[in-house]
Amino acid sequence: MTNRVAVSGSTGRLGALVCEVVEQHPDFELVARLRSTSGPEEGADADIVIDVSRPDASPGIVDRALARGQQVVVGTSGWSAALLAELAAKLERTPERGVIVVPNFSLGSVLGTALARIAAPYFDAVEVVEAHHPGKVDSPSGTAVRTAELMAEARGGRPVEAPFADQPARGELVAGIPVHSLRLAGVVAKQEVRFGGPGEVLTLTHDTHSNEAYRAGVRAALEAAPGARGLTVGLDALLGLHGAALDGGAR
Ligand SMILES: NC(=O)C1=CN([C@@H]2O[C@H](COP(=O)(O)OP(=O)(O)OC[C@H]3O[C@@H](n4cnc5c(N)ncnc54)[C@H](OP(=O)(O)O)[C@@H]3O)[C@@H](O)[C@H]2O)C=CC1
Ligand SMILES: O=C(O)C1=N[C@H](C(=O)O)C[C@H](O)C1
Repeated sequence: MTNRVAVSGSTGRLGALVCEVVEQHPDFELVARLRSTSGPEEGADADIVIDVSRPDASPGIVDRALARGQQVVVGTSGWSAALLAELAAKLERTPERGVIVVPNFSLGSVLGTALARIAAPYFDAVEVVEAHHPGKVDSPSGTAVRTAELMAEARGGRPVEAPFADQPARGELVAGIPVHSLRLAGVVAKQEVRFGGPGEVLTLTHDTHSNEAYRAGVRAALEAAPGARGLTVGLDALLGLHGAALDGGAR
C-alpha cells in the first residue's frame, strides 16, 4: 500500500530534501507541498505529515495532524523536553497514533550527542558551542538543546560548573549547561561539546558540510512513520542505539 505524505515547510532548505526523499521512495507518494501560506485543509488527505517548518508553527501543525488521525514526523527544531512531555501526554490519549521527533537527521550528529552523553558524568566543566548558517531563525539549535538535556540527565542532576547566570557572554544555560550560538556565513551546521577536567580538555566535534547529511535519516524516519505508536524521539531510537553502551548513564 502506498502511503500519502504531506510535507510542511516544503519550500525550505530541509523541506526540499524531504520532498525529494519522499518522491524517490516507491512506497510513498508526495500529495501536498505545504508552506506558510497554505490553507488549513491542504494536505488533509495525507496519511503522514512531515513537518520541517519553524519552531513557532510546529506544535500547531502537529496538533492539527493528530486531530485528523495522521501519523507525524517532525524535523523542526524547538521541541524542548517540556514540549515533548506535553506531546507524550497527548499521545497517551490516542495510542493508535504515532509521532517521531528527530532533532537531527544526521548519523554523525546523533553519535556525537550519544558520545557527549557518555562523557558528561565524568567532567564538572561542560560547554556546548554550536554554529549554523545565518538563515537559521532559532537559537540555541534544537540539537544543542537536546544534547544539553541528555547530558544533564546522564549526570543524574549533578550540576556542572556554571556560576555565571548573570553574564550573557558566557552562554545561555540549557538544563544547567552553557550553550553558545554562532550564526555565520560559510557554515552549514557545527556542534562542539567541550569537557574540562584537571589539566585536560575533551572536545567532541561534529560538522555538517551539506544537507546530504540528512538524507539517510529522513528516509529512515519516513519508513518508520506508518508503524509508529506514541512518541519516538531521535534518530538513535530508530537506529536501535538505545540500550547499547552509547546510552551512557549517571555515574
Ligand atoms: N532535524 C534536522 O536534522 C534538521 C532540522 N532543521 C530544522 O528544520 C526547520 C526548517 O529549517 P530550514 O529548512 O532551514 O528553514 P527554511 O527557513 O529554509 O524553511 C522554512 C519552511 O517553513 C515554512 N514556514 C515558515 N513559517 C511557517 C508557518 N508559520 N507555518 C507553516 N510553514 C511555515 C516556510 O514556508 P514559506 O516558504 O512560505 O516561508 C518554509 O517552507 C528548522 O526548525 C530547522 O532548525 C533543519 C535542518 C536539519
Ligand atoms: O536549522 C538548521 O540548519 C538545523 N537545525 C537543527 C537544529 O536546530 O539543531 C538541526 C541541524 O543542526 C540543522
